[in-house]
Amino acid sequence: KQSFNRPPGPHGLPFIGNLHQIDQSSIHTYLWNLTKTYGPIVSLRFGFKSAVVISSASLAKEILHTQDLVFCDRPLFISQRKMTYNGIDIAFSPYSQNWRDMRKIFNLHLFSPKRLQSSRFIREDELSSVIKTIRDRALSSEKINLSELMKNLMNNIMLRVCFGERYQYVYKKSKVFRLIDEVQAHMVDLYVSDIWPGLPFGGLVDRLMGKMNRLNKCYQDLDSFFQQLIDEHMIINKQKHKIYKEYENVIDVLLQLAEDNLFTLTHEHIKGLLMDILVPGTDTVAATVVWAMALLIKNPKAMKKAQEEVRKVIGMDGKLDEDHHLPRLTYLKAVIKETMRLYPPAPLLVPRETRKDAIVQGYEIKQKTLVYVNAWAIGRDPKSWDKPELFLPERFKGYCNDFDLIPFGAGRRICPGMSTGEMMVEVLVANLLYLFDWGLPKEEDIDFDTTPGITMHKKNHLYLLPQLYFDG
Ligand code: HEM
Repeated sequence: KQSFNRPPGPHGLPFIGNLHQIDQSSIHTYLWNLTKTYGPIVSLRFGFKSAVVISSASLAKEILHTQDLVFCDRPLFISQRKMTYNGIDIAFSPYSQNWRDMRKIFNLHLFSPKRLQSSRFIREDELSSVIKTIRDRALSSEKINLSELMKNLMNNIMLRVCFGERYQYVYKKSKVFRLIDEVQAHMVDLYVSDIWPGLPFGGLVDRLMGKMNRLNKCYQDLDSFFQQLIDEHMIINKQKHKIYKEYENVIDVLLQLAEDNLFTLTHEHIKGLLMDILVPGTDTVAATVVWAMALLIKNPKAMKKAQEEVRKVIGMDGKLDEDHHLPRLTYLKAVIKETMRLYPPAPLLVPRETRKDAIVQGYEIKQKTLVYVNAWAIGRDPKSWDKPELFLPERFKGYCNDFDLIPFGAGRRICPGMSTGEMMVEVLVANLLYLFDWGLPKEEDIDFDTTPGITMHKKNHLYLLPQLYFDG
């Protein structure tokens, strides 16, 4: 029996709540459909955990801006707790001094504009080897698997940014890539003890199902990878003393900060931060590039306009220059915004949790309620967007209402990798459009099916046929 005025939502069963009703293959569209019956704020229950889903720009503003201070915790489920060293990273840290310090380190020391400048050669180097692969395929009229190329490229870039190239001496590259995939899968896995906290024998059931073993194994592999790299870098840094280094990778910067004692920065903090770069920083960018290219192929007029812009701006310079060319690629930026409106890489953002009781639109929301903001639904809401089903980058001319488009979240917890992520997507798409013309391999069509998981990928890999346009 309800003793308080909770938001409307489908009736659940005793004990399991709404768990049995949820379509796991596409949670964001299932939740979007619920808004047609219940409106933009919906209540659900997953076992003993209450949840609220927000699906309009005005309510997103209420949650992520006006009442952000109440809504800025994260739930910390078993797998996330394990993988983030008890939530001492950024993404899963409770709202606290630790979280503030970690974000400060990230913004000032790891991904500041200066750092991004100095890691530019890594992006250029890795990208040039992908371009070479595409060029070879173009010359022999072979198709490429863009999904795979972009995923590997982002892994290569971020691993080098974090560790330099030597990480491959610790584990083979393919093993590290597999490990990152595994961590991503674990991050969204729910346990009996997450859904029914306090239930006697919950932990035992989780152990009997073998899930804890798999989680522990993945954690140990990753922890040992990080630890070996930390140890190795400590030895190398001692030998080098204060010799000027052209590019210090993330692990060196963090070890130096730890030595300077400006922050509490144990090895576990360092590993948590590395996790925050390798897990949310790779797939999100790769997925966005793939969605953008799929949408452009389906919308040849937009493709032509974007290519003309890129080719005009870069012109005969022969190569994209991040500083000089990117600010002038306004149509390309609109293409990427429009891509993220229709296919936000994190369609439900990253779940929040209430720090205390709150009232939203007259409804009561209790402390420790899970809060999902459905960026997918907001991006397709006719109240926010004219003809939302159409891919129309032109709609961003002079556009300004922030909460209609929130692929990076908003408020205190807004993605700290936003400018890095946007810049990387722009660089990758601009290069693909500048150097090649694109078509579909014979008999292939493009679908827009999505995967479930921490990042929403295009379910079926995107195969494209490149044709060399500019051989710089
Ligand atoms: C296209 C690229 C990206 C997208 C769409 C994206 C999206 C998001 C979203 C939706 C959130 C949750 C925000 C909220 O709760 O309001 C988030 C958080 C986060 N992202 Fe990103 N992200 C991207 C790239 C990156 C990159 C490149 C990095 C790291 C280098 C990164 C690191 C993080 C971290 C550490 C958090 C947790 C922030 C916190 O809890 O305070 N992201 N991201």
